[in-house]
Amino acid sequence: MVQATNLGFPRIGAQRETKKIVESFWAGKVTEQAVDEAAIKLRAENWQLQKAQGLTQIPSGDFSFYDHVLDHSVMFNVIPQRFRHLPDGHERNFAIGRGIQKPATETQEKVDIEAQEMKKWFDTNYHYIVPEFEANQTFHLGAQIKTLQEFNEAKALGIHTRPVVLGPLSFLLLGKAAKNSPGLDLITLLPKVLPVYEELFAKLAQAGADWIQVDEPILALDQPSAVIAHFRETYTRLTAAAPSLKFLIATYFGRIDSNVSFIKDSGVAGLHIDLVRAPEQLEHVIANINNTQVLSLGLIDGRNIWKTNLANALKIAQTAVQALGSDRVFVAPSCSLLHTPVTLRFEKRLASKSPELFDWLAYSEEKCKEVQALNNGVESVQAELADNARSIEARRTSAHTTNSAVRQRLEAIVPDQLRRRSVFPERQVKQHEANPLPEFPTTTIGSFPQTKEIRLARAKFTKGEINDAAYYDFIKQEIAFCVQEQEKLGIDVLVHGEAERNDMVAYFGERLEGYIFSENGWIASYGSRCVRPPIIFGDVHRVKPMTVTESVYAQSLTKKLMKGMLTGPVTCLQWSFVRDDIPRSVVCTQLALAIRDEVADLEKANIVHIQVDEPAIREGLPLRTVDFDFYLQWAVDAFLLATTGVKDTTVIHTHMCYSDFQDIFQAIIRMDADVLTIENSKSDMRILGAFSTHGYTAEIGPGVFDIHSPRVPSTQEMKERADAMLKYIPRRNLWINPDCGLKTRGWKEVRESLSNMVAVAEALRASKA
Ligand code: MET
Ligand SMILES: [Zn+2]
Repeated sequence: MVQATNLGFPRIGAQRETKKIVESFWAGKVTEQAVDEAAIKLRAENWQLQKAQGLTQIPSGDFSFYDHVLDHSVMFNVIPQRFRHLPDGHERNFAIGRGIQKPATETQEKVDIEAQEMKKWFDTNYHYIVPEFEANQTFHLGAQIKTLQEFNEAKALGIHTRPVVLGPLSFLLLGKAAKNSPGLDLITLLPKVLPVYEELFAKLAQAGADWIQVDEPILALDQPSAVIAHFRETYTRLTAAAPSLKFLIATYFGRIDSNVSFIKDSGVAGLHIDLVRAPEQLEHVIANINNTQVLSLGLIDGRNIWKTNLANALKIAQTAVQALGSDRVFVAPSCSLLHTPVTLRFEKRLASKSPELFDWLAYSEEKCKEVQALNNGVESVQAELADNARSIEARRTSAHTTNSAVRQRLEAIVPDQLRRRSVFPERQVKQHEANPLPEFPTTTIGSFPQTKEIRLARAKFTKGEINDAAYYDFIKQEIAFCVQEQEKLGIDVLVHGEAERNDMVAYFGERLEGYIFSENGWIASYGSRCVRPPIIFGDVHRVKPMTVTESVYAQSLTKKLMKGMLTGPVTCLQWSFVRDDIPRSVVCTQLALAIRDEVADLEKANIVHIQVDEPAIREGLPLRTVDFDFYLQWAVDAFLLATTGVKDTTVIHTHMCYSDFQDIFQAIIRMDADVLTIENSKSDMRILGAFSTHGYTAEIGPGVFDIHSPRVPSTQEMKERADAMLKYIPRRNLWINPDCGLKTRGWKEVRESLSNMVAVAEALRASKA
């Protein structure tokens, strides 16, 4: 019998219960006990729900208040020195995730501990807390063994679960050396961590577990053969130590490729592979497991919101069943459903207003149902399949997903549309002539504080409590205020402040055709923070200008240059749920054409500096280096298509943040922007050296201060940073700006920081080259 399984269920709750209780706890409104009770209730509901959908192997240990990697570190007692004096419990765990600051009291000194680093989880928009290991790291299980507790909790409810554990190689290699242990080779910790895994597995076996899921997502990345040798030894040892347990190694987000080589003789009972991202790998994997091992087929997309084409999935499942026999096949989502919203039950507005589209969707709850339907399908129960086929066909043939004008325009794209008229050095001369700026021009990245008043006005507008005219008047006032403030500060290239934007992608999505918005499509992003990505369901196109009114109004208030502000096509793509019926590159090109039109309209309206933000370009990079070029080709082409339709004198800016630029220098150069502003205040200056060695010659504004912190940087520290930048960047190319937008900050600190920043530029100008 094929098993219907799942790798992980969202932990946020259908009504974001986890976020709410955790944030109440942070605010001191509820006790630790209340937090635990809420979690127990939610876990029970999640297990019951999965059971009700017919799953036969349900995960446990997949819950988390903050991040599952953080939980895993804590379970193994990998707690950085600076947190160790805090008492064991939620407060300490949250402190590791978000840092802790408390003013001094009569009885206690002040507390100020920096959080552990947060990083993007592979190519998703989920962030994990990077484990910090020390050279003399010890590992041991504490009194609270989360995975065991949750297994027992489910058992008490009569639900036999499959505990999920992050595997030792991924745990170590996704981590980093602590500051006090520079150069630590993480793999040398393996002999120390394995006994603790053995102990954990023995306890799970004793509690009655049979299958356990050991996540090793790093198997989807390029790995040197030495690491694969460690995999072989590790799993041979762990499985021998726990003979009653059946190990399922779970990989996801990409293909396992040659990393599969250790599986055969490793003693593991099964392997999970992602057949949504990498359907082509089935045959290769079947050929590389032994004749008792189970193959878990990731056939339901765990990272998107569309219904699965069950007939197609069934064909793949049947191929596997033919090769392996039904006892050796599991069906499952491609990865943990952590990356998909919880349930469609609360999407009332979509259900009533867009029933056609609503019928195409499946969130986590519905995806569990699909797993079961697929399972039934393999067992020749066809009932749900017919219904699914109808829905898939309706989507395929819908008149609403295709727009022939858009398709024709895409067909007609010619290489000239991806090129500026002149090369950068010529443009630079013309630009400086047409619109002179002082040396070291100062600017900001776009957004200014999103105050309570702004959010309130927007909420009222959305609820219909104030009309269009009143809301727009309010926005105009905000723009005027923001322009005035920048003039007072003496900034050179101004922005309108983005008061009208709730979110840099949603704002454009709401103004483009081809997008819809969910009410409850939340997914975890980091900590308690959830995001609700807009949904691209059809051909994207622009019906009318989206930002011109605001930019033109802002320009009318000042003699200084006003920078137009747009979100780039790649970022719109990355931060949306994207239709899966045409290639992502095509969707991206459609977005690029829409932005191109907007750029043209801004230029026509005499906006001569235009910024097209691409903060997400790096995160779209594939997991395997051989796939980089293909992605970068279409992603950079999309940026070029969006930005190159302008005159030589129009200055195109782009902005990137959250990035390791290492892998993408060539791509950044090919983007051919005139000015690049990047997050830099926390990075090593050597990265700037790398920009010039790789041949970057255009203007650049590496951020001189960190906008994530309310701290006001002094002129001196920023000047030191700028001086260091001048070692790598010629004077005429250096801009002075913050790391990113200021929307999460308050006006007081923004004024002070920017005033100090302007002083830096003045000091630089005074010092002759
Ligand atoms: C995440 S990048 C943000 C860029 C945007 N223009 C802003 O300032 O908010
Ligand atoms: Zn940014």
